[in-house]
Amino acid sequence: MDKSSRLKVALQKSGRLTENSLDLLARCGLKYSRGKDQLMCYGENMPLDVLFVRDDDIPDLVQQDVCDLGIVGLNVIEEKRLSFQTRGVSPLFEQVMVLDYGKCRLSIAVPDGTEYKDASSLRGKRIATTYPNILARFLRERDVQAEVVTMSGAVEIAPRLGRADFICDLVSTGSTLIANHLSEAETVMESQAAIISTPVPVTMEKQEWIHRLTMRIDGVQQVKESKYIMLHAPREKLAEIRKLLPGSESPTIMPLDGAGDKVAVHAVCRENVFWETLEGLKGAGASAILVLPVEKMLA
Ligand SMILES: Nc1ncnc2c1ncn2[C@@H]1O[C@H](COP(=O)(O)OP(=O)(O)OP(=O)(O)O)[C@@H](O)[C@H]1O
Ligand SMILES: O=P(O)(O)OC[C@H]1O[C@H](OP(=O)(O)OP(=O)(O)O)[C@H](O)[C@@H]1O
Ligand SMILES: [Mg+2]
Repeated sequence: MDKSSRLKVALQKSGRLTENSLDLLARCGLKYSRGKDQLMCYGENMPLDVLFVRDDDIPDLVQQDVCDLGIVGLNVIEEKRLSFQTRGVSPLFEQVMVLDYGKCRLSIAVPDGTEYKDASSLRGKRIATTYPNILARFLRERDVQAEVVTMSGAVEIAPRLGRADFICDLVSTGSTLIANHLSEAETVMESQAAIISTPVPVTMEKQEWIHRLTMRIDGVQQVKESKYIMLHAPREKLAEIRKLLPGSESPTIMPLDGAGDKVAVHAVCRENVFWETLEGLKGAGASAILVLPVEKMLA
């Protein structure tokens, strides 16, 4: 197979999305070897190579067709989209699907003790951010004039350095804000990882692999939380027990040999199964309850 027919996928080299993205590709069946500091690795069993880059560069690499696919946060995708628009370039990369990791939000945060009512509190103030285009749109939509101070990182320190009054940065648990004596005031945008694809038509062969990969990713995401539950139950308790099975479709009900009116219930639950659920099932009359992980699923 010649090199140009191999899919090129851009991933973050080292950061919040790296481990989850590599894990996702591995769960999709990709075998690869990656040396420390290696910027590219070859898929050994799929025509797919991974390039490791700064996350901010991923939309450009995909837009310019250097890579066929990229995995990056919606926050970076949106910032790039708006920056392309500002420069009069149409953003042509396409969002293929969102992924279930990298969940965070872009928020306005204020130094502890500072009053914040709504966006009007930002009027005439300086706001430090790595996302100037998203912030500018947020301010424009609320008719607020403020100064956007663009920084490439360590935004949380800007108020202490006297460079800004407020910040607009990514938050997940909020511990970085707390450590920097800041409080979250308002969400500007919710984010999570997503896959984008090149705007340039790809060969049939590549298209076929993109399709297979997205189907597998779909399957991987579905099984992550899914569990296979097996239990025994008195037939008259079936309706109550079915109600307690989290996110399950039609369960399989089988008679139990020599066990009177007891049946075996097998069901795929598409939500996590907690101890509380098992206790509820037992309370409703279920016994011999087994919960197994689901490894692969193809709808
Ligand atoms: N605390 C968080 N929890 C979950 N996801 C996050 C968190 N912080 C950031 N992210 C998501 O992960 C992406 C990468 O975050 P990271 O902090 O590793 O980026 P970075 O410092 O810009 O890295 P790079 O060196 O690649 O430019 C963010 O753009 C966002 O989508
Ligand atoms: O609300 P929290 O759970 O504290 O997460 C938020 C922090 O996470 C990200 O940075 P990261 O830790 O990835 O490192 P970076 O600043 O070097 O990019 C983000 O830029 C925030 O600083
Ligand atoms: Mg970055």
